[in-house]
Amino acid sequence: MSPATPNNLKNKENLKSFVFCYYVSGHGFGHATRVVQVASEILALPRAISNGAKYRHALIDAGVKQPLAYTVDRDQTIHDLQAFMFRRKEMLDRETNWLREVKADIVLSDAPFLPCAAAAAIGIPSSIVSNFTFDAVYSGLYQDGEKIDTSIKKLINQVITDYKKSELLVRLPGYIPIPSFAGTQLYPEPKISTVQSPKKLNGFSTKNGIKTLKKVNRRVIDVPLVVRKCKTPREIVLDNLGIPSNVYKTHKILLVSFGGQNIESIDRWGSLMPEGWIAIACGSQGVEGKVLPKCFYKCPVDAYIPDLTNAADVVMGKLGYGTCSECIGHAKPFIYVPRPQFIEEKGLKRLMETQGSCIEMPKEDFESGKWKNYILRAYNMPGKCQDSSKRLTHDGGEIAAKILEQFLDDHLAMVKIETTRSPQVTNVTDLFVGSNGGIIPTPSSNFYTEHTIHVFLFAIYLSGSPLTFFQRLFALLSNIFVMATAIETNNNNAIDGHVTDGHDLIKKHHGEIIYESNGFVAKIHRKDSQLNRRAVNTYTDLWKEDRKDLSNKDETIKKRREQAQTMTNAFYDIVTDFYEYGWGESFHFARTYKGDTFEQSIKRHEQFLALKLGLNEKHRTLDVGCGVGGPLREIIRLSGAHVTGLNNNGYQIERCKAYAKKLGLESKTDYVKGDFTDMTRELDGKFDSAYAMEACVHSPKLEIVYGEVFRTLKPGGLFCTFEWVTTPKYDENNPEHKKIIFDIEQGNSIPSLSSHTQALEAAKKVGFEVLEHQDHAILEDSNEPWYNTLKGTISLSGFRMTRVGRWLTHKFVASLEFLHLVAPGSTDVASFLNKTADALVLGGEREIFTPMMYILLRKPKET
Ligand SMILES: CC(C)=CCC[C@@H](C)[C@H]1CC[C@H]2C3=C(CC[C@]12C)[C@@]1(C)CC[C@H](O)C[C@@H]1CC3
Repeated sequence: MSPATPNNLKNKENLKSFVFCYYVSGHGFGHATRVVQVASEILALPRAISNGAKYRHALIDAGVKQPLAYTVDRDQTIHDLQAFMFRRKEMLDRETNWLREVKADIVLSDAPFLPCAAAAAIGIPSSIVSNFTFDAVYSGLYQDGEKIDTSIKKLINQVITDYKKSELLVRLPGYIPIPSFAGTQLYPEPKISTVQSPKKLNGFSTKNGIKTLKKVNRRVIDVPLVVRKCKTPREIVLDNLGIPSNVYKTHKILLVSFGGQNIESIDRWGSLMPEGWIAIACGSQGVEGKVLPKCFYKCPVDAYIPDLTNAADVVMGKLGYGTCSECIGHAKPFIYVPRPQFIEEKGLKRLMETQGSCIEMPKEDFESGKWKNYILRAYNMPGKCQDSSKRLTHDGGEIAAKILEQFLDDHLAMVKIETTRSPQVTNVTDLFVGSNGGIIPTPSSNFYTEHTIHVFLFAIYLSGSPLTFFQRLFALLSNIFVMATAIETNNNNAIDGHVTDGHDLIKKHHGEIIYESNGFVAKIHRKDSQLNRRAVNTYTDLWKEDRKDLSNKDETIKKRREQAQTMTNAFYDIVTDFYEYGWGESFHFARTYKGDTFEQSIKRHEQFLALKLGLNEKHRTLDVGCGVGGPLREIIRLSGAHVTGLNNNGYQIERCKAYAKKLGLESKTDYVKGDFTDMTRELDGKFDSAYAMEACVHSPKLEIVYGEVFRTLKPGGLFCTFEWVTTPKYDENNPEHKKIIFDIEQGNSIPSLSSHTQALEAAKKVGFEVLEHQDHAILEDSNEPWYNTLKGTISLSGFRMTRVGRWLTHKFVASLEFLHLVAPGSTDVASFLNKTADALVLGGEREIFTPMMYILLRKPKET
């Protein structure tokens, strides 16, 4: 898939906006969680530019009536289905009109049937993204051998007919048979790796001007697990629930989560927990207003369940997709209360058994509070798939998004060919290559470059309490908005949020990215005004409260930890050009020796890492938070090792690539754009070593990034890091110290600085052996203080870093901004960087802070 070229982006007339309509059933909260995952990945596709996701509420399927979380009222469910089908025509008309009105390009369904029929009615493609469909659910209400009334059978057949209008089934793990796709080809093989983009799915035919997939070409594609992952460290989650740390540190935790549904007997439970256990009850309507048993803690309605799952030792609930996938995703054993009437449970049970661990607790034991044995048994289970060859990866959302992108492209290629084909052309084989009865278009290679994806999300609610569902769906959707790219579209729509994901967006914000060692003014001149202003606001807003008053810092730290990725992404979007201009391509400090030039000290600091890691041509090493790649390039040149740069900021990655190309280092380096607190499983066990140059400080907590680095290393692999930490001289009760450290945090996108002992503890906690550590800031006879460079030792080459140089830069940028020659926000950045530099100098002078605590760690050989 070719990304949109900058020229195409500049020429807005060329942009085509695509509208995705994603229908989500309100039958269980799991639908909404995975829809958010897949939609977020669509928004993050390299060529996606989004004006966000919009939400619409409509009655779109009949759902299932559930008096309790684990029971079904069959008669009422069938009655609701009959009532719904009675109005089918009216609702189909409403949906087709709406799809036309919003100019929908594609319909996605999880898992209502009517939208598939509506899409077909207006000639646009549709895909089901689910692990089950409702026809199976309705048939499953009738136990083995039970006779289904013919009128109900007819209704179910209508449901199947509607589903059959869909050309593609993106089948999620834990699936059960999907009748409407029975006998359909499984394509191309059960697993599609993230590294290869899905093969073409095409094979459309055209009838009366309407393009549809030929029946034989309807496809089923299995994707890995679509799963929401935790974001907040366990301690923070538990602190936020008001559980005292002495309690959670000495107790095991059971999470009781029934997906927003009623837990009728909750206030009648006696003492049901084993000794040494506490429970967290999910704050659905089921627990609201009820007195909970002893040792139970409530959590808010809109709590982010993956964080709670991660914080728990055992989870209890029902077999629903959301709970199952999140238990597997966080390796937690699961106790479930069965719901025999739910046919989709069979697939989910199989999923749990093969990918995680689960125990069934009969409804009677659940209701009479006989929990203890189950909890203890579950606790002794591994919670994860033991056989690594059978383990599913957890990037199903990403893969589903790519498949859907390809699916839409195939459709568009078809439309394009149809509309550009002149009526005189008779030799269609010039345009189409026939294959297995379908027609495979051969679009010109730059065909896709005209298209940029815009996403329109449409969700629906059906069962459960509207308030609860909406509150939680809203919380979920806000995740998308955080990710949603802030960009004006071809019709200049208003925009929200700010994220640098997406090649096009990076170019939109920063302009064409080429190798430039200089050109600071040019760079800040070509930035997009709106995006730059937003990035500056995104960043500075997170510090507003503390700037006024530092007394409530714990609360704001929590917020920054939760937003660490967004914050640091925005931060590097706004400071990178200033850093390169004022400091160079290596974003770190260095121990300076008397007589050193600035450049010499920087290079030596980088070479020190290579030396400690013992790098050579055979090594593959990971640069964690590689910035624009200064250290990475020096280390390659020195050692010949292959270095993978990991960075979550798209602009910096593009800068790395431009440098590598220019300097002929492309074969020795590659890049992963990703979050270092949640690295892709594909990096597991890949590297002989890893290093981080003053980067881990951006993590919400050091153990999170250390834990992720640990995974990527081969057994015996070394990890060398220079950390920003407070020294033993730091006194948190000293207001001056507190202020200096806050200014350092604020000026460098640090959620909260750790102390040097916390850094070492974090490393040990995740399993590393500490081989060496030393604060390189401690002065020896041969050294100069590290912060002198920022203080005012004026040399010609280093002038920009000095106090005078910084002041001049600030005034210069302010004048340019006043004259509208550089992007708004630039002066704010120059000004806060000056304050940052002053705070760093103060931190260094008071010896309460060091940016160069050297730590060498090893992953034990026997891991
Ligand atoms: C942010 C982290 C964790 C690491 C980067 C460390 C340093 C490279 C930067 C910390 C403060 C920065 C400043 C500048 C360059 C890069 C830093 C030293 C400037 C000198 C860039 C030019 C501006 O006009 C003034 C900046 C002061 C702060």
